[in-house]
Amino acid sequence: MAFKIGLLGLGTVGQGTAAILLDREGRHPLLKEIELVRVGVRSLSKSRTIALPENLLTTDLEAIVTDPEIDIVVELIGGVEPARSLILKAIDHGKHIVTANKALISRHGAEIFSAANQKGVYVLLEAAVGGGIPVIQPMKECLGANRINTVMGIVNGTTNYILTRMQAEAANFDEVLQQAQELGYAEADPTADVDGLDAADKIAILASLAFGERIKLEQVYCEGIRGISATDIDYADRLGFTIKLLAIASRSLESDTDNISVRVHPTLVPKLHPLASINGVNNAIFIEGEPIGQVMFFGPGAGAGPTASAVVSDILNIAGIITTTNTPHGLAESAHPLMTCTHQHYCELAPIEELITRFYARFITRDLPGVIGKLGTCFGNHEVSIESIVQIDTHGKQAEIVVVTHDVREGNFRAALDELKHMDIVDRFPSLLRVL
Ligand SMILES: NC(=O)C1=CN([C@@H]2O[C@H](COP(=O)(O)OP(=O)(O)OC[C@H]3O[C@@H](n4cnc5c(N)ncnc54)[C@H](OP(=O)(O)O)[C@@H]3O)[C@@H](O)[C@H]2O)C=CC1
Ligand SMILES: N[C@@H](CC=O)C(=O)O
Ligand code: NA
Repeated sequence: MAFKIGLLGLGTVGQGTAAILLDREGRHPLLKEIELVRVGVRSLSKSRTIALPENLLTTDLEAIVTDPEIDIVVELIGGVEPARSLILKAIDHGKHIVTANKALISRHGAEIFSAANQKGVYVLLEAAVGGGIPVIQPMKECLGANRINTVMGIVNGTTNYILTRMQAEAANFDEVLQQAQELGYAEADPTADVDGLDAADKIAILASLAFGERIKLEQVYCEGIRGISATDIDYADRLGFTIKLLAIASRSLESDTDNISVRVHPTLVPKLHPLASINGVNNAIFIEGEPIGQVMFFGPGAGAGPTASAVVSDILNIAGIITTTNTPHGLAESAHPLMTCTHQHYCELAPIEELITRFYARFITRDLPGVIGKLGTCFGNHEVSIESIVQIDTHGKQAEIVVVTHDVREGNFRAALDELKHMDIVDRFPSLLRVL
């Protein structure tokens, strides 16, 4: 066979990938040229859902990335180390890389792509964002003619699965999270999903592709879904919204300098918006560009089969390019410009205080005449314009008031909240969510 694959990791995605590579019938004919020759794991005795040919498994991952026979190293172990060192060593030994590791690429992409460019090898990562949804290669190739100003979407399957079940059947957060783990959707440490960090990794990668600049992950604003309560789900529903964890990268071309904002937070999405109906483990990435207008990519965002579909498509892309450019396997002499990453500069992201957005806020106040007026006056003093303000409920001497604003500057909204915090009519504001 022509192309030899060394696979690092045989967990959810590794097993899905091996299953495709070992069952080629009816798929693309080029798969017949691809052979899985080594598989690196941590434990040889662990039970697997897949039966591998004998002698493929090893715990010596260094031996895989330095094996002169191997053309493509597929990294599916996850996390930063040892994935980073193994990938760098594989590149140094002239291997092409396929990875699903968004945590690694969002933190060390610059180092990895620089090493790969120097060595003339490809690093492809279709599985890292949107699981099985083709979005990275389409952004690089099919949308290359566009000036992209917004990439926005649901990019974490676990949290979308949790929110969907909480909204549809009032399911308990911890139980649904456990089911997402059993289904293989969650990260090894599900904190990355629940706290929005996985979505932040993914939107940093998409923003970099969209705007052609590197993103400093620490500047990406990030809030997860732990604070979403059944009360907010109910109020949002009554107001015509669905709550989704959105990852949003936008660029305003109106100012002299590009104003780029990259953020992840739970958002009230109007029920008629296409992203409101993306449910369960599905993801969707909505892109606005000039001249294309709006385009949306939709499909399964996590799980063994869908993610493996993206991994194997990258392997096929590399095999296809090498076959047609006729270069020796490990070293492409002139890299395909639509499959490499050549970004050089980091961009500065706008601080969250500068964001212009709508807000939903829920207040617990004293149930007295004039409270709504006082809230309205305070917001007005900070140039926060209110779209609706309603007293939804009373509990004894307390009232529950929900405010939805028009587009406001986040810094102004927070200044109003700071002032309200010190008023004796306001007991607390348990929820503060942005509205699309
Ligand atoms: N699960 C999903 O739906 C998706 C996952 N991804 C990404 O794919 C990657 C893999 O995820 P997933 O398959 O879920 O992870 P799993 O935890 O299911 O699998 C990880 C695999 O890597 C092996 N491994 C981990 N650390 C080491 C180590 N130090 N040395 C040797 N082997 C090691 C494990 O070995 P052993 O089995 O022996 O313990 C296991 O086989 C991650 O980067 C993840 O973010 C991307 C999209 C979707
Ligand atoms: N844990 C991730 C897996 C895919 O990237 C998710 O839930 O989306
Ligand atoms: Na993808």
